[in-house]
Amino acid sequence: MKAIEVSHLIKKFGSLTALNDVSFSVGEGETFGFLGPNGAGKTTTIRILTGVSRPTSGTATIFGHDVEHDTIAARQSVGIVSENSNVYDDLTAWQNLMFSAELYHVGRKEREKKANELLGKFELYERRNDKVQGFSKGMKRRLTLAMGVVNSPRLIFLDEPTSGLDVQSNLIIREVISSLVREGVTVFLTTHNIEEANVMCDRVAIINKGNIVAVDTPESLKRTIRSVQSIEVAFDNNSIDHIEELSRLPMINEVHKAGDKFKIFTELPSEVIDALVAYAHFHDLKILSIATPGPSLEDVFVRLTGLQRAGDGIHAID
Ligand SMILES: Nc1ncnc2c1ncn2[C@@H]1O[C@H](COP(=O)(O)OP(=O)(O)OP(=O)(O)O)[C@@H](O)[C@H]1O
Repeated sequence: MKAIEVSHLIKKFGSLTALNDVSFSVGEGETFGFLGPNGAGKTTTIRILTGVSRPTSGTATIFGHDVEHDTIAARQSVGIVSENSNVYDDLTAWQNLMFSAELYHVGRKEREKKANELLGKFELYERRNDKVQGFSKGMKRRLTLAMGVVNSPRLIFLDEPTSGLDVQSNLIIREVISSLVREGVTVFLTTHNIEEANVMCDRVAIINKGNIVAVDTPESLKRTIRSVQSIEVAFDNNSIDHIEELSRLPMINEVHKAGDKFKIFTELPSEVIDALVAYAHFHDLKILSIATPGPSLEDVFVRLTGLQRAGDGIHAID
């Protein structure tokens, strides 16, 4: 049985179509990434799957239970960790965990055992009796995640689990998610962070403006996009406007600067390498390094969603 089965989901807010005929499924034990820019429909999808919001049309099931008509059963084996911390600042970490466990109807003995185990796992045990108001953002996020899994769910929804966190919290959270996955838990995570999706997910759905534009493994997504093959080249002299000059060469689709290198997109990498050697010779340049790393998941994402690069970030065209 599938952990999640979504079929032809449509969600409208007035005249705005937030989800436009979205279908996908997630197998049990899978780590599934939902990747998309702001406003793509990620949170709307999670809200429908967790029974908080109703779809305009279409269906969704969690372990075979319809989320709209059989909400309690669908919610039973689910943990939810939202981006905005739902911890209570004037309670201690321990009290927050107890409160969350009570909401999930976890029995008293089991509650305490689980809380001790989670506090250790999330490196919060020493601070268990401190009020949360003194916690850093990363500690709060770790506690939120612990609260979301206190009922030992078979499926967890994570909305942007590591956004805005320091490196240490980020690593702890990723490690804890990986250990849940090893225990057989299914993970559905939304993220803007392409690298996070690449390292953590078995499969990734790319969603843009309410439409699923691709669902596949990170590796296949990279392989199938032939037109985003890339070459990275560095020259010993950057006094020439290489972006301008290289863009004029035939067979080159796009050029941008990445640190001290130039990243060139082409469908014909070996021909372009020959052309780069000739270019260097013509301008009396030395090629310091040249590599064909292949498309990154970010390249695929940019291509599929029609987003544009600006500096190191990604920005929507409109
Ligand atoms: N309650 C609501 N009323 C009206 N419009 C809404 C509501 N909730 C979401 N939307 C709109 O639906 C679209 C999808 O929003 P959603 O929050 O699902 O995007 P998202 O992919 O989670 O974005 P982000 O990464 O910024 O959280 C957006 O255009 C948003 O403005």
